[in-house]
Amino acid sequence: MYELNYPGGPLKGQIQLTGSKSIANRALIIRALCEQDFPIHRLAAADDTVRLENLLKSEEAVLDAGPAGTTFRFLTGYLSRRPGHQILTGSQRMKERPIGILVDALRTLGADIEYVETEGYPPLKIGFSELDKAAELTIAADTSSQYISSLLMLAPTLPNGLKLTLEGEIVSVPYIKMTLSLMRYFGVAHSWVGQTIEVEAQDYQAKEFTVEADWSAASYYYSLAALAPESADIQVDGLFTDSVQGDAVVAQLYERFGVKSEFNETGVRVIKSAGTAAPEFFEQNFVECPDIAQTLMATCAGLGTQGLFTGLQTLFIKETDRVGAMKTELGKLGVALYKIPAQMSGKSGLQYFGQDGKATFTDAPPTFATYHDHRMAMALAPLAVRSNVRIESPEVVGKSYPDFYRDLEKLGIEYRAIG
Ligand SMILES: O=C(O)C1=C[C@@H](OP(=O)(O)O)[C@@H](O)[C@H](O)C1
Ligand SMILES: C=C(OP(=O)(O)O)C(=O)O
Repeated sequence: MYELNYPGGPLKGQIQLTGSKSIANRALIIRALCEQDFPIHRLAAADDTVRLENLLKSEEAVLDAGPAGTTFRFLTGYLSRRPGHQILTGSQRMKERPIGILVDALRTLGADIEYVETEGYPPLKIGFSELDKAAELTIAADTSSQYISSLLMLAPTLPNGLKLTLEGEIVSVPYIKMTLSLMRYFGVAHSWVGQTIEVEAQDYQAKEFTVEADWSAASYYYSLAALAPESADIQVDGLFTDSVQGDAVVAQLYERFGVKSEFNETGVRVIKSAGTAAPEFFEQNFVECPDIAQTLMATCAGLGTQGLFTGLQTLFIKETDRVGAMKTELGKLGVALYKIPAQMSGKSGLQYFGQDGKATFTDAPPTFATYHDHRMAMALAPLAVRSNVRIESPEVVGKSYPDFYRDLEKLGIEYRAIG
């Protein structure tokens, strides 16, 4: 367990932000599907990326994706067309994260995939197929965009390409756009009309590539700035306005908390003046940026800003049930997170969650559990600028951001192992 402590004063410093694991994992799959090799610079240090890189090289009969969702989902597609038989497995939590929608889609194309334990869930036994039984598919888009990204990256390598029709509400749309944007960078064209994306059979073109810094990780610095009791001035290097990441929206969201972004040559200066008042109310739909929902919940809790959140439906099947986990952890600070009954939330058809209260700290620092979820640790850590906090199993951050605590230290936030 770590205890985080901030001695006080203006929050200042500079960090070189870690690379985006979402971008890195797409670049790795595209490179594996490309006839020629190419260099990928600033490949993310994230465990999920290291894992994918190693598994793509592995000849082992059993490939273990651990807790890495994109690694598992992208490999499910990729291995369906790679000669040989492998078992693709993962952590206990991965075995609870659904995969049936992607398996059904791949089976329609001709894939040889069997469930090893429970129907609809990892692990999977994956054999080889040309995937030439169909060139058109309809896929449910309301559960995870990663299934769609997995199919799209494979699409140009299929004998007849792929026409993919997305059914229902499309969740995490910016991640689908990120996939198509990287495919375009590597020479693959597509069309997207209405709910249908079409990719003709074509070759990926090898091209040197540099991974952008991670906007999801940047959210923790915006939260730190918003929560800082005095002023904040944090230079976060590696970030640019022109990003393929949907989570870049974080810069706009934090404007509502009086946190400004000044883009410069090396990245962005995240600034807040002393005496900035916290907003009374913050409402946001997170369906396009699910990974920063926990960050905003923790910010609102620390400032006593009342929250109204929608678009959280995918949070229940991520590294943990993130809504349940945040409810429990914020509850330790006297902050309530609750589902608003449908009849009270109007006729929009959206599920609303409310958050009320301001974090109260006593002399004994709160101990936050992390539920095998990197984002639980990283979202709650910024509360340390208000009062000392303890984080159980702090190493969970390795999934996307192994240097997280060392970077916090550069801003004067100390951490020490206890217990
Ligand atoms: O494609 C990606 O890189 C990701 C897509 C999102 O998942 P869902 O599409 O399952 O919401 C996101 O939460 C995840 O962290 C990364
Ligand atoms: C949901 C996440 O990752 P994945 O689905 O790839 O495990 C995440 O990084 O927040």
